[in-house]
Amino acid sequence: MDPNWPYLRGYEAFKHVGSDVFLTVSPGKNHLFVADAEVTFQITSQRNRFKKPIEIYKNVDLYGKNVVSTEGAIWRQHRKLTSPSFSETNNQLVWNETLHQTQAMLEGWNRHTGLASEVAKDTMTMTLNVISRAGFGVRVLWPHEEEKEAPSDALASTRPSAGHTMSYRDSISFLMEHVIWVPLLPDWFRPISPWKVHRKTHEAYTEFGKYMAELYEAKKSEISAGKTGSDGLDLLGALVKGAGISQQPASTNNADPEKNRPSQGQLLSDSEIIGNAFVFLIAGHETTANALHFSLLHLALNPSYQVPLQKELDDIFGDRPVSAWDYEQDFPKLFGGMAGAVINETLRMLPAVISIPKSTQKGEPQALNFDGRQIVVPESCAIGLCGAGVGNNPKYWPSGPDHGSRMPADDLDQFKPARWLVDLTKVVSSTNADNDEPDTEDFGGPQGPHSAASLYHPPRGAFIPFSEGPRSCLGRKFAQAELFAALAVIFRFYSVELATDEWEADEAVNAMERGGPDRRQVWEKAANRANDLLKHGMGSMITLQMRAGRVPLRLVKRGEERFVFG
Ligand code: HEM
Repeated sequence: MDPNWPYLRGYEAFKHVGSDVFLTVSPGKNHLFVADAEVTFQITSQRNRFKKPIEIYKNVDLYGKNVVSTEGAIWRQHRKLTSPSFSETNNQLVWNETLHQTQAMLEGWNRHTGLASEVAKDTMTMTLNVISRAGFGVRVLWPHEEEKEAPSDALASTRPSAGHTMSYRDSISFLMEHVIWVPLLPDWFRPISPWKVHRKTHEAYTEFGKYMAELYEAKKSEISAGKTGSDGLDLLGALVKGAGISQQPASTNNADPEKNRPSQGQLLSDSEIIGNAFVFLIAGHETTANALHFSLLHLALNPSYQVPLQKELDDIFGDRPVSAWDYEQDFPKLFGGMAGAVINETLRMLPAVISIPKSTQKGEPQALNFDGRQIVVPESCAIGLCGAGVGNNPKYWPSGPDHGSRMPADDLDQFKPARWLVDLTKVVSSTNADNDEPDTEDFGGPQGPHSAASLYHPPRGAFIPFSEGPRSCLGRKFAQAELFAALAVIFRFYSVELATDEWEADEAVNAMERGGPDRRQVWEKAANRANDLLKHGMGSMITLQMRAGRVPLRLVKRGEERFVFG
């Protein structure tokens, strides 16, 4: 079975089997796959019966144990101490940094007359820069920014800081791109490997570890001096503050057993603090970059949705300059309108984690209610909660030509943000509405619903891009603040089009009749390629990405769109 089938086949696989839950049996392991909201909800809300298979998360323990890679009482402790870092103060910092970083990204694109030939790469850089600032307090500059202004902070520079062989920026970006080699190869082999990529990954891993230890020391001093930075507390700062950290220096030696033990009065050890800070990077970087990349792509493929989005941005921001855009005032409006619908629709179709893993334990089969009867999940069974399966299950989504009916889904495979903007009074209540009661225990994390009250409200368990229940994503609001701020900056001033350079030169396109058949033909070639890549060129290593090619885009000033068809 292709491991990418939960995305590539989506709900089709369940339709084929004839059930929204099915079990595959093999000598090695049994697997339960789920595209049913009620079953998903039962599994995600009962974390002691359906545990996270933490053995598959060892790879994220590069610098220390953390909230992603632990279970049971240890996870509770991590969750309790890490969740307060994801505060509204931090979301504000995310918002402000994203406004800055998106403008810088667009400046780079405009240097090439609006051509964004590496959208996937640039959105990765953009989100890495945002998390560097909001996670560690370090502002990273784009190369074209550094040409204009000298970096104010040694860590922002392209040159290595004192005592380092690699710059902070290079170490973090190289490590993020090649992180998979760290757990795959033994420590002793990486530095002597005949392959340069292994040696450089080792260097980036060591160097970034040293940078994190230095940042950690700096945070400890700042916090004991009563400082939190002028524009809000970053995640690492909040972690240090919340974990009652003393002034003992942190060890930079990954093998040092002392750093795995918290000192007196300290609630997490040094390595756990750094391990958590690093896991925020891993969990929050690629996921958010992909969501931005895919929403831009879908909007370029569906330009008719850009018009109401831009109209909404005009209404929200009026003639206020970007520097006056305000998280508290503007975020809720974006969350509840077309921007929210665009992001939700992107995540419904392209969930970053294509199969959220859960499991039953040895000797502990578990019962579940499914379709009015009880089913039993065998012991030691792997479980995959299929986001694209349940996200395309016609039981739960307004679909069909009028977006109001619950009749057979004929458009769930299409990008239609309008399905989130249906007249809520006309939507038949969902089969799973009873599950909407809140969890009784508070496990921390972002407050408020996954989607705005003004948008379509699928039953719990039907929309799971951020998972559900006690182990749902801690960075959901961080990601939403970032995604909405980025979309707002881009579409307030520009439209985004498919670049057609590969098929026709700009001059030739400009000479074609506006809205005419020749222009349409050129656009369709680009659209067919993009749609094909979105359907067949995707794969997941850590998160779902476009792997078989790239789709260049072009930024054009509003009103100067080249591909407008009646
Ligand atoms: C669009 C962006 C994002 C998506 C789609 C996403 C998705 C998810 C999903 C599906 C999970 C559950 C994974 C599992 O159970 O195996 C998760 C957990 C988590 N996410 Fe996110 N995430 C996003 C952004 C972020 C950001 C920006 C951060 C931090 C800055 C973050 C931090 C975390 C953490 C710490 C967990 C583990 C929570 C726990 O186990 O208690 N995520 N995320």
